[in-house]
Amino acid sequence: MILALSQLACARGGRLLFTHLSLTLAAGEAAVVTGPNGIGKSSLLRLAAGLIAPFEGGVTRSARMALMTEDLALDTERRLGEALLFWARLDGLAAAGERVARALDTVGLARLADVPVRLLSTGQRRRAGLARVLAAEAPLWLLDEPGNGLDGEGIAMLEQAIARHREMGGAVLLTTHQPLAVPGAVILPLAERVPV
Ligand SMILES: Nc1ncnc2c1ncn2[C@@H]1O[C@H](COP(=O)(O)OP(=O)(O)OP(=O)(O)O)[C@@H](O)[C@H]1O
Repeated sequence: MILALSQLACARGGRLLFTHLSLTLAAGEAAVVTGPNGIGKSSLLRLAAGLIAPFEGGVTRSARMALMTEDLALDTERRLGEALLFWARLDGLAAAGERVARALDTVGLARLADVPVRLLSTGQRRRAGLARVLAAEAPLWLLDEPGNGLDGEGIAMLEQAIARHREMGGAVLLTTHQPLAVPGAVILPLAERVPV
């Protein structure tokens, strides 16, 4: 088991968003969280990441995680390659430079490694966020709307990256508004967990 969510209830701003949410993800497994704006999808990812505490229930992670949110988490003044290297070095794994180069290649940004992050387009920023996740080589991926802003080729690249991560024994929890091909994923419609 890489991630276990047990009977989670989430409250934000004094309001109960969802209750009784349980999920386990083992190696190779994926779950897709769906639901309308404001239902609590990002909040669920933050709970899974340990960034906020559950109102009830528990979260167990047995492996390192990589979290991708709307916030790019890259220093906008640095060149893209250097900004990614900063994070890749933090995880303490070997060969940070090679991992970053591979990740940039996978997301199609290799030729922009020397461009400052602030100059990237919306879709390029999203690809850069995915490169940060790829370079972390963490077993657990938590991806909040990873397809936002990506073109058709970018979506295909994202789908392939997720499939490859699962093949290598990783697990993925993601939220999305758009259709994403994640074969065999558990679908979690949050609307069914809203307390009445
Ligand atoms: N820090 C916070 N304090 C209080 N309320 C919050 C906070 N963060 C989020 N909320 C509220 O929690 C609810 C769920 O927000 P969340 O971002 O999880 O929804 P979402 O399903 O991801 O929405 P979207 O599809 O628009 O991204 C919203 O009503 C939001 O206003």
